[in-house]
Amino acid sequence: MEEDEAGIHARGVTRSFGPVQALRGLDLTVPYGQVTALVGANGAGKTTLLLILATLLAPDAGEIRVAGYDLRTHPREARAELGWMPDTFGVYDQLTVAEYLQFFADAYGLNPREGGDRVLELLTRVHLVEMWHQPVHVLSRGQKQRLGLARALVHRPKVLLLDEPASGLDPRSRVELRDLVRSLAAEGAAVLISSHILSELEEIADRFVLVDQGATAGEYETSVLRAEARGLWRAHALEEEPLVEALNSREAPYRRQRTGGLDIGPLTEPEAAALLGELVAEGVRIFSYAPVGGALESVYLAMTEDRT
Ligand SMILES: Nc1ncnc2c1ncn2[C@@H]1O[C@H](COP(=O)(O)OP(=O)(O)OP(=O)(O)O)[C@@H](O)[C@H]1O
Repeated sequence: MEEDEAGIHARGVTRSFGPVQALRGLDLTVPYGQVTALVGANGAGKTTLLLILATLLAPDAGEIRVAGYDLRTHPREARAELGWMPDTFGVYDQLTVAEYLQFFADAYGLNPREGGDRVLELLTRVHLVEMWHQPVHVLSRGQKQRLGLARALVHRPKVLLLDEPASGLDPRSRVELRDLVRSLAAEGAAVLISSHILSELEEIADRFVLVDQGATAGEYETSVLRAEARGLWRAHALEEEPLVEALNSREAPYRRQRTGGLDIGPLTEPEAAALLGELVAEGVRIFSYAPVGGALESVYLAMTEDRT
């Protein structure tokens, strides 16, 4: 992909905090019109990267372009194209919901008329329009999250950075967030979203970037992951060795899961049923046997299996 075709293009990003190397040469591309998910274990470096992309933290080294602007030479221009929703953010409690958004519309230089229309449009979009005259401090955590998202969108950014946007949201709000993020990507935005809720990311993201110990460990298309996980069956037995022996004797493909159990396959449903019958007949004490649900979770666990 050409650099300027992507909303974010980062190469060789490093950042240390004293002796801790939080990022060790990380590469990332976030295309326009797609949702890219950033996944990785606690401490992998995701927040550090997002802070750097949001121009709130300087990298030690690396080349980063946001909306085509080099962050070293054109941070202001990049910032004007960037919407940033941190995982926790302060709100100005004494302001009303509408005043809060208006404040950011003014800060981004929207003219008062345009700003007023934009505030109403965004409040409608994040389902807070009935709360417009309420002071921000009365909002629930989930409502504050939605206000934070509206704030990130005020200036119609081309590039969106969302750090754990679903935390604190109830199930309905999560579905709404998912639909909203998808619609922003459909309108052309480059969206980068960091979260630990893999099953949810799977429904929202087109691509995944796995970060491990400050570097990119893999990039995956969601559709490819889904196809890979199709036909896998997760089996748990009271004693694992007889199960492993039975699978080896049949040369059936399987992969051990870090969380316990084996992923067997790919197998069709009739093949899986036949195998289960044989295993039980041979005395393997299987207590759970089901299709693998989360494609991303399965790949993520396999990728991080060797972690010490
Ligand atoms: N301001 C700081 N001072 C010192 N060390 C820091 C600082 N910020 C981050 N680190 C360290 O850098 C590493 C990466 O942290 P970071 O917060 O980026 O990880 P993360 O992937 O966002 O983790 P989590 O999923 O837990 O939020 C960690 O080892 C962390 O302790």
